[in-house]
Amino acid sequence: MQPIISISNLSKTYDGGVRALNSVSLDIEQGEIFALLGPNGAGKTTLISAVCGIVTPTSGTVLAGGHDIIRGYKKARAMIGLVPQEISTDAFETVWATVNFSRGLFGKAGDRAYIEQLLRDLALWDKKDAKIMELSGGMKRRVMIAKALSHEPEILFLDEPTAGVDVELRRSMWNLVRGLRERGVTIILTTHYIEEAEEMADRVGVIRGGEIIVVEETEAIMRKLGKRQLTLTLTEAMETVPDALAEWHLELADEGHRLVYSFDANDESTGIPSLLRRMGDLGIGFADLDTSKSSLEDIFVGLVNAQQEPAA
Ligand SMILES: Nc1ncnc2c1ncn2[C@@H]1O[C@H](COP(=O)(O)OP(=O)(O)OP(=O)(O)O)[C@@H](O)[C@H]1O
Repeated sequence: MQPIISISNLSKTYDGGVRALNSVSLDIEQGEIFALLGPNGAGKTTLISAVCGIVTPTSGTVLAGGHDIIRGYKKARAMIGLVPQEISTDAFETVWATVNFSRGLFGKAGDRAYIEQLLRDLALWDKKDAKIMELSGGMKRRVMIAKALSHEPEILFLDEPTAGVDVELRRSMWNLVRGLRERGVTIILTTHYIEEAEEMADRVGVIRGGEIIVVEETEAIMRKLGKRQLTLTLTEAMETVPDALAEWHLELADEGHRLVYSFDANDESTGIPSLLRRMGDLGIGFADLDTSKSSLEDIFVGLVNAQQEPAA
């Protein structure tokens, strides 16, 4: 299936000379929850803003549902809902008027039943006649989500949906996002929290210094996180990992010349002796062996350090 968003070699240099994105390429599949993880200033908001047509890229292309976001702006933008980091909406308007107005901006005919259902799903129905200024912070955030969904987009961007919110609201946001995905909406969220990415996302992309440094399935990334690696240099290269070694979740590297086993050094049983025994039984020889910290752990340690630096 064609990716719902296809980003190719996207770069952005702001007027002041800051290169916020450096040749980013990324495909998002229809129906997935994708978390973009990275420290302050990594380029997350710039990337989202470029896809949503708020920031003009310096170079590169973005397709949303097959439409170029510049040449086919209207069609591309109609597919996208954006929940920005900042709560920005007219404080004196009612919830009902705010959400209906947003739908109108996309040239969509009014649909009372859809908006009612949306407000019910977001637990805002009993607040429909309240002015935005009368709402709690959590309710205001939900209004921002309702606005973003008002025109029935297929893709939803959430820029740090849970920054600064309490644990309860964070959990209810997560449930909400899962519910949207069940309805077929593709979701891209940015976050500083590894935990949030772990809880929510099918895939995680790590961005740092305007570059995507890793994109991987969440399960795989979490398996490697905090782990060590045993690398075995094989006497004979192999094309695939034999089924008899499946339980160790091995990966091949260096064109099949190296076998990499990720393990938790704190575990009572690392699984190394049994792995080596099984390899012996299968007649798989190795010429050298080496253990090291996984590079992903290094990436995340680096990320955490960068987060601790004051924001620019
Ligand atoms: N309008 C702008 N003009 C000039 N520089 C900008 C502008 N917006 C962002 N930048 C710079 O671009 C870089 C990337 O910023 P961006 O907001 O995309 O990062 P981020 O990953 O979303 O950060 P945060 O997690 O703090 O929201 C930063 O160095 C930032 O200072």
